[in-house]
Amino acid sequence: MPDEPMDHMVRAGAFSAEERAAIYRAIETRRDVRDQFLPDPLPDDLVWRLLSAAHHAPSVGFMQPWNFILVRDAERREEVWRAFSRANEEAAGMFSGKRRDDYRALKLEGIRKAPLGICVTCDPTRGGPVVLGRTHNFSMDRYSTVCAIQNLWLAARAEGVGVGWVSIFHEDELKRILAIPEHVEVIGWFCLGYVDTLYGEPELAVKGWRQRLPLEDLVFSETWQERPAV
Ligand SMILES: Cc1cc2c(cc1C)N(C[C@H](O)[C@H](O)[C@H](O)COP(=O)(O)O)c1[nH]c(=O)[nH]c(=O)c1N2
Repeated sequence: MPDEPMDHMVRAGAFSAEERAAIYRAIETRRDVRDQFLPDPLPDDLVWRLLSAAHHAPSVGFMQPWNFILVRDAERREEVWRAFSRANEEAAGMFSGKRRDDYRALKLEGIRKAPLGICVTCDPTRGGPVVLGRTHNFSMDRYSTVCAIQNLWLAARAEGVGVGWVSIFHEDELKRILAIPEHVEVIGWFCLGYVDTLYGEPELAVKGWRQRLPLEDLVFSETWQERPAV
């Protein structure tokens, strides 16, 4: 492998206070959006910036296993929504009693309302049969793709674009509708559109489904057995 000349290096160090505040603001105010989408189409250059943010994500062995299928066609989105709807009915049946009623009352997608759908996929063959860093855990390609999704989600927040992740599907149905090759895995369907309001807290918390856990309960020190002294 070639030497690493110093002229490949760039200055590092902390961002300015203002830049840091912007990063944390994007992280803390990012929301999963289901219903607040405005109908205006997203300009191509904006969509490209979001995809470029995704494409700058880390990936195992620099595998870049992702693809992005942009779906604007209303009829195709309608077909995707029908696939969601069937799966969502099955999902409701997995809860019982009041929880089932509460589940049914939640809106869990914006497939038809959002002007743009993006199906994000993961191609496990992208880096060849042996991928640096994936040798002992094959799921690393999926984790890499999720890193790309989070980049897109945060960039979208900064651009005033809402993103909603929809995972309530039989994967085979999405693959059929979108003509995705057999060996490629669907990671998620994403609803995108401009928003001018967002929930201040996760919608599932606001609606009483589940609350944010205290961070202190999730942190250990050294081993699973010890709590940090905070
Ligand atoms: C892997 C994965 C899959 C899904 C989600 C997220 C992730 C990470 N979320 C969104 C999820 O409900 C949401 O992120 C949490 O409720 C927290 O809310 P905020 O994202 O902070 O607004 C989600 N939301 C939804 O309405 N329908 C869905 O099918 C899914 N699926």
